[in-house]
Amino acid sequence: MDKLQVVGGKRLEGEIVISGAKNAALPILCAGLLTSGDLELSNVPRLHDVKTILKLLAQTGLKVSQDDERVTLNGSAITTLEAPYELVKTMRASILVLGPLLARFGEAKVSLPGGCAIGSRPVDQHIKGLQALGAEITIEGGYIYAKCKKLKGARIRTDMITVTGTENLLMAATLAEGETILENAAREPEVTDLANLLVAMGAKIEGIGTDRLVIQGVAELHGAKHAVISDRIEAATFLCAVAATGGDILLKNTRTDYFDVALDKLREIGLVMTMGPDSIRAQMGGRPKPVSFRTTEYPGFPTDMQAQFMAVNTIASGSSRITETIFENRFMHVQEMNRLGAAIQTEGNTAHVKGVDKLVGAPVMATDLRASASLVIAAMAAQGTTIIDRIYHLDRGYDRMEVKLSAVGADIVRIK
Ligand SMILES: CC(=O)N[C@H]1[C@@H](OP(=O)(O)OP(=O)(O)OC[C@H]2O[C@@H](n3ccc(=O)[nH]c3=O)[C@H](O)[C@@H]2O)O[C@H](CO)[C@@H](O)[C@@H]1O
Ligand SMILES: C=C(OP(=O)(O)O)C(=O)O
Repeated sequence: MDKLQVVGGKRLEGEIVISGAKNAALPILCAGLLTSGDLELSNVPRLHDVKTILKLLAQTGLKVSQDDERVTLNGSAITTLEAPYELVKTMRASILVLGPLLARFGEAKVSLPGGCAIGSRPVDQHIKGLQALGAEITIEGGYIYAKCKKLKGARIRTDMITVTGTENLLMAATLAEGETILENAAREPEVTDLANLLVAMGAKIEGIGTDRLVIQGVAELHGAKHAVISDRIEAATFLCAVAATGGDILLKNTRTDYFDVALDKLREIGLVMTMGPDSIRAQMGGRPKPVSFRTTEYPGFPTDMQAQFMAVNTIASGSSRITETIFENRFMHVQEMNRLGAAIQTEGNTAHVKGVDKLVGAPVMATDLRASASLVIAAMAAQGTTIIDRIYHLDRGYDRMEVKLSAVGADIVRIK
């Protein structure tokens, strides 16, 4: 199993090119199931999760051709309407094939994803929404069996804001008969990117970017060309890295208009940022200032950045309070950071972080994707050597993070 060895205390300087967004690429690739035409996608990140979804899509009979960050899909010969447990258990986003398969073929069998390291993560709202569109759904042997003659538009209000739930229902509604209204819809930029792609495929969607999506179903969708938006979470992770280590980096291929309150918090920490049309220059000198926050849906503070900001707070010049409101178990990194000398105590869904003068390297274990990224940041800020185990989590969602970081001066190597 691969590990990362990090020797801390190095200042970061240079350029990093940000990859396409994992959370936009995954639903967009699943949209290939909605059409018999060619979907020509660019800026698709080189991630383990992308490999998994492409494997799953290929199993359905979808034709996949890939040339680095360009992927072309053709759904004219789909024969298998199934997502098996073996693949779904390694990546929850596999549930995103359910809406498209059902809407286009009237049938789907998709494994229930189950819980994961950060929470129980049910998919009841995906099911409730598809039932409202007229699907008959049964659960048996750990699988969702969904059937319908033709989905019919409906007004759906999910109990909570769900990102992949909104995406699944949006994709299903594009081919339903009549009008669907999705209320309480997620507004994440990745949902908007999917909606823009669907419009390019011939879908009729109003309210894109808002919490009320109105979809007029069409008989069929056609092929399209689309560039996946760049990854705001990857970009913000590198900004946290420079905030923790000090330095001067230029992020390229990043947008500046879709960031959430995370950027304001980085300014509060003391990071100086200069925005270009598709770049961010970030400069940091001195010790970070502590920042308190609570995670919420977009445009609030993203849960996918909570761990990385905690890493910066561990060495800040004071105390902070972090409240996680999206997932019930997203503090697994706390004990690992404390192994590096951090002073963090949790109380329910709140972590109290007392900034310490220094962290010291130690062996630690990655428990999930963003926890892994936070340990890389903490290790880069620590004195001495840290070995991070189980970095397969990191490879799910970051494109060669250690290569990008060592190119800007970090001492970080992968140990096979
Ligand atoms: C591939 C992808 O895009 N993943 C992102 C997506 O995950 P994902 O779409 O799985 O997260 P959701 O937005 O659905 O989850 C939000 C909350 O709603 C709950 N819930 C959700 C659906 C449901 O049917 N029932 C239910 O109870 C979840 O357990 C969680 O507590 O949004 C999360 C929240 O921004 C991010 O952390 C993930 O990186
Ligand atoms: C939680 C995440 O992803 P997923 O929903 O794919 O598990 C994440 O990207 O931080």
